[in-house]
Amino acid sequence: MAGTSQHGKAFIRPKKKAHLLVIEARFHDDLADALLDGATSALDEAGATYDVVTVPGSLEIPAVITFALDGMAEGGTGYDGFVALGTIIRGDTYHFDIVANESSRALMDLSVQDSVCIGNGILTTENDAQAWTRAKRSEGDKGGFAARAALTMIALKEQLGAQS
Ligand SMILES: Nc1c(NC[C@H](O)[C@H](O)[C@H](O)CO)[nH]c(=O)[nH]c1=O
Ligand SMILES: CC(=O)[C@@H](O)COP(=O)(O)O
Repeated sequence: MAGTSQHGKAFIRPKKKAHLLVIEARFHDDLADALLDGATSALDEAGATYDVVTVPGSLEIPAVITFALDGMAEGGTGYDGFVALGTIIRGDTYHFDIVANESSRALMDLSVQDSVCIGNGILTTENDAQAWTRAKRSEGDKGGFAARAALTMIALKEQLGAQS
């Protein structure tokens, strides 16, 4: 598959011990396991801690980040960043475009408007084969990529002195 490099130079790690929330959509169960394996391995390797919550589909992921932010404002668990995991495989109808575009749009709104550190590991593929190549930790490892991206955003926020 094209683009399976580890993109090593793109990633940095925060100085602080980061605590993240991983939100996994289990619409495609086995693929969800593969993405989660990649993401948690990357976070473990970086010495980060994390909680994992599960939602039915990718469309539910952004709202969970909002719930967590609301919880933080009320004194709940503090998260430095978020990892969004899911797989959206094209079907026969326009539903694919809704789920793919709207989940990404909402994640981008949160990251840009609310300064939230997010790694987007939601796959959008034409078929199962494309999804597996990208989800497997031994191949595309998009779960690991998303986790490392979230850590990089936490590090950059720290480096630029933004309020966390
Ligand atoms: N078709 C896929 C979905 N669809 C479900 C939605 O995400 C959502 O859960 C539902 O509309 C109820 O609000 N989700 C995926 O993650 N992947 C798909 O392929
Ligand atoms: C995300 C999708 O497109 C899919 O799971 C739904 O399939 P369909 O468009 O055939 O209903």
